[in-house]
Amino acid sequence: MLAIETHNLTKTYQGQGGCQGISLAVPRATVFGLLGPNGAGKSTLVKMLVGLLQPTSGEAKVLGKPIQDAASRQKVGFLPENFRYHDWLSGEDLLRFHASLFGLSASESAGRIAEVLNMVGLSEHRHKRVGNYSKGMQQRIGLGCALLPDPELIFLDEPTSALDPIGRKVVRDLIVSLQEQGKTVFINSHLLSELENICNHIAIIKQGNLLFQGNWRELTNRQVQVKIILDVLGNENRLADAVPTEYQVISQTPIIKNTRYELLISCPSEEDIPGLIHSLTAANYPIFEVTPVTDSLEKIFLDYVSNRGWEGR
Ligand SMILES: Nc1ncnc2c1ncn2[C@@H]1O[C@H](COP(=O)(O)OP(=O)(O)OP(=O)(O)O)[C@@H](O)[C@H]1O
Repeated sequence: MLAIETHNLTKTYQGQGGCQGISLAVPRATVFGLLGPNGAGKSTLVKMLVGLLQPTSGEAKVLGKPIQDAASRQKVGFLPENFRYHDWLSGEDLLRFHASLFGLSASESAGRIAEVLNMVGLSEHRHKRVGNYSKGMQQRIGLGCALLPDPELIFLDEPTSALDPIGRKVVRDLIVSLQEQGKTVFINSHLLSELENICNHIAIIKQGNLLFQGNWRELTNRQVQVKIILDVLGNENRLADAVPTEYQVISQTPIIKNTRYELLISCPSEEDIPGLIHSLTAANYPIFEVTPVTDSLEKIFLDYVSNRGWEGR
């Protein structure tokens, strides 16, 4: 069963904006990244999936249940982007209030609140008023609220935007551990370098339309470049003879003239990198460094949203 499944899901505001005809399949136990420029329709899509907006048309299921059915949200956590919580409550009281909304009994919630405070690193600050929390702490207590029901599926809208580098790492590690427990994490973020480290599956939307969904790493494996630092043994002109014809030397840059060079070579696929190294070592070139150069998530994203698409690169 998929974690999220949508068919032609559409929401427009007086016939404009929103998102149109989104058919999405989010596998379970993945960290799924929803990417798109400002105004692409990401929040609109998430709000429909968590029951905050009624679709104009189309269908969607969350954890196997139609989104119109409140039961679909029983095992769902949600951290909205512009959260504003009851700032007169302490962190612990805020969690207690949310636990009651989730229907947890007093005895269930006591243990769970302590666990969640620990997960988001706020145990020490549990008695402080949320209004006196820093922005990063407020984001972490919001994450705590979303984690309370031990969700199978958790929606995080820009979860690290207010966090310092240490807080970002804590949240990253938390997301990875949720996935390892078999949970699905659906993240809406502009921080592509962060997403790159934790998610394989993505969807890209622009102007309300879905441009791509799937495993972005499979795109980068189609064509790979490799950076090699080697000793040219006093004659860089002979080097090309050692490179088989299925590879293409893109650049050859001296680091130390007549001695050490940096080559950038295009390989048909990642699997062909060992063959290239074998050819160079068979020709007796001492190799000091080999670094595969794959496209970043940012490059893939920019290719899609600038209409170049992937195939047309
Ligand atoms: N309540 C609303 N009334 C009218 N138009 C809206 C409303 N909410 C969103 N829109 C429009 O729908 C489109 C998608 O907005 P949405 O907030 O879903 O985008 P987003 O991808 O989440 O943007 P961002 O990255 O800036 O948060 C935009 O054109 C926006 O102006």
